[in-house]
Amino acid sequence: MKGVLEGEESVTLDLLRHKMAEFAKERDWEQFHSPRNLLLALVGEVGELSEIFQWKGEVPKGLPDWGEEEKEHLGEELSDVLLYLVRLSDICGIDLGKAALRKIELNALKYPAGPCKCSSKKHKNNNNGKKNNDSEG
Ligand SMILES: Nc1ccn([C@H]2C[C@H](O)[C@@H](COP(=O)(O)OP(=O)(O)OP(=O)(O)O)O2)c(=O)n1
Repeated sequence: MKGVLEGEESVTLDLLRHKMAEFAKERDWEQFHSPRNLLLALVGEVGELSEIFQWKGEVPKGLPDWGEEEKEHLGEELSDVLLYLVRLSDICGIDLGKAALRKIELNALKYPAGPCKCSSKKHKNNNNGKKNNDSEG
């Protein structure tokens, strides 16, 4: 099988969207890729991803103590989550890249860098990032 990693292509959300659409079409699986089915599949994969971290306690960034096989498995489960999310967005007619960029802009307005620096408290009642004691983020 010719893999994408062999080519010069950069990986974009649109490339993944296109490849997932092609994958479903070639198998006549479009009938199964309904919004609800894809959402349930996505949640199932999030569960499989969670299992990898389950009972391990906190792990250091970069996962320095993990073996190659474990990291490869992690990559596979992260990919399943991403691929179902991309496919779900496509089927729902959402441009995920644009929606995510817009959401980052909204997040920045909600949590201005200055007042929110070093505080992970959850935003409450649009107080322009001022610290409050309602909840920890
Ligand atoms: N109806 C389907 C079934 C699978 N896939 C694709 C998207 C996912 O990337 C991957 C999921 O495949 P599996 O359901 O076999 O899940 P896993 O790869 O996690 O295997 P397992 O659940 O056996 O650990 O295949 C898909 O698009 N549509």
